Amino acid sequence: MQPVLKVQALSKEFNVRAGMFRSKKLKVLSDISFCLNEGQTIAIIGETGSGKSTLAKILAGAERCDTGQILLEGHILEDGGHRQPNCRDIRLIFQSPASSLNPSSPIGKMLNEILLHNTELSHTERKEKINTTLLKVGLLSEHKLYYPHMFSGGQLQRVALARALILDPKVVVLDEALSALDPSVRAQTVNLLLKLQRESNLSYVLITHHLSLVKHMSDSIVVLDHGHIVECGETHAVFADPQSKITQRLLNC
Ligand SMILES: Nc1ncnc2c1ncn2[C@@H]1O[C@H](COP(=O)(O)OP(=O)(O)OP(=O)(O)O)[C@@H](O)[C@H]1O
Repeated sequence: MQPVLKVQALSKEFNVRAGMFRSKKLKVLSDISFCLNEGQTIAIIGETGSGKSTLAKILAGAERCDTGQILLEGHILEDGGHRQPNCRDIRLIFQSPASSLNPSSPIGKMLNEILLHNTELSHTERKEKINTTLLKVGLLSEHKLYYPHMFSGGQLQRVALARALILDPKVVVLDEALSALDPSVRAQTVNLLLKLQRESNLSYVLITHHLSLVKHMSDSIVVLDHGHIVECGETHAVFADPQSKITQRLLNC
């Protein structure tokens, strides 16, 4: 089976200040490779600063890698920092949806703008698509008239999900997307994500510090330490018999 997402030898460094007039290179990701199959979830875990969010941003196109490749269904999406334009197939959801929503725009308008900029759909088709997407994520079609401040935290994360799903992506990157939710809302959101995955064969890259979520949602795990993969494998196998010291420490905490 061809993986939906293939990451090959990805690396990334940032320029950071090293005194008044000097900068130095900080290597944040080194030689990262993994595959994700359609309809599956891969969890990326690691201590703080290990490079998880940088990887999430590179996958979603919000950052460029320095070297390496990202392939989507066998086609090169990014190669050494050069990315195919207008890719809608990988979408990112992060922890605080409110910070990325325009407070003065009803969410229907925001969703309509995404469709206007990325599709050829007619006015009627866009309205239809907005309604079906809101229903898909457990919101109501009336919610398109609501402003961001009128939603609860859990509902806002559903708005973020609607924004990600409205372009029918193949992969959704969840970067601590469930962390700020209280446990019961988090459980409902997890169930929604799993339902959407079953219905649409979506693939998820799950970045989280919550090991219970990793265990419950993921098929495989990649463990990062200082930008290097120190362990990867099927979730049940890694939990049953973690090989690296870092994984043992992460799973014991
Ligand atoms: N734009 C940037 N410029 C310089 N350094 C950066 C930049 N973004 C991230 N870094 C550095 O890269 C390293 C990895 O950061 P990243 O946010 O990817 O880690 P993380 O594993 O997601 O951490 P956390 O679990 O705390 O969110 C950190 O040392 C961070 O300071």
